[in-house]
Amino acid sequence: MSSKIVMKNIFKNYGAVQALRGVSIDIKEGDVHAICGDNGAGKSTLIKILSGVEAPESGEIWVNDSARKFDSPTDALTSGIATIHQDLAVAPRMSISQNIFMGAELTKKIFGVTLLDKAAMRRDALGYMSQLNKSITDMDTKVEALSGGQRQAVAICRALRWNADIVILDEPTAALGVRETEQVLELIRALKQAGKTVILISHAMKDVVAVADRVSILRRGENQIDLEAANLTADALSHYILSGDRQIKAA
Ligand SMILES: Nc1ncnc2c1ncn2[C@@H]1O[C@H](COP(=O)(O)OP(=O)(O)OP(=O)(O)O)[C@@H](O)[C@H]1O
Repeated sequence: MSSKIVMKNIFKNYGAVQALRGVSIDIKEGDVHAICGDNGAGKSTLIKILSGVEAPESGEIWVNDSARKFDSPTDALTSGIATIHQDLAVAPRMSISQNIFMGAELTKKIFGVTLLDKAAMRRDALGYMSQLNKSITDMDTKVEALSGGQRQAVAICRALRWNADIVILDEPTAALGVRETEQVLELIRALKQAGKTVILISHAMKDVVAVADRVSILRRGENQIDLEAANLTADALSHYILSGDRQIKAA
């Protein structure tokens, strides 16, 4: 499988704190790749660098085999990388389609006057949504009426609308109950089905082993270990994170 994203030897300091000390990561196209690690391991910092929010001191980022330098989140988005933060950044009072097209509304011209093309936005929004969750069909529904899992779907549709083919999900199930968590895991599976590459940051070991293809564990700003997720249990994953073990144990 070809590499979608390669980060090489990334260093990042915050003042005297060395948040990342030579982290490297290879994310294969079409994989759900989880990044795990204890508090302070450097997960958020790595994602901030990949999403153009922070610049590294040194190191390389390659996307689709070309070297990239991100000076802003827009640069990362232009490279096909969309990040969905825990707060989702959805506007509750606005409809699903308004949220999906926020900042990139479709327009039409009638007698030389530019108007919002609400019908086209509704239609396209439904197209994106049907890839993820076929039970959400009314794109005029206000987001405040949706569950946490459904809101996540709206935020992901916005990423699809920007043509992102790499979706970063930062702790997507942290605030959710059991049923909603299952919905989000279904969304992740649907993204993979649609050919997207997914990067999942999570402390929820059960969720990670349920959907991930590979897991990279960071520890104190360094790579600890990379694991295939097939046959990996939540207990084994917790063990690696807690012990700092760098050797792969037989399942
Ligand atoms: N803006 C900042 N200023 C100073 N130190 C920071 C800043 N952001 C992160 N750090 C430090 O960098 C290190 C890595 O933090 P980071 O948030 O990347 O870890 P994490 O793995 O995401 O942790 P968590 O699971 O708790 O979110 C920590 O020691 C943290 O205190």
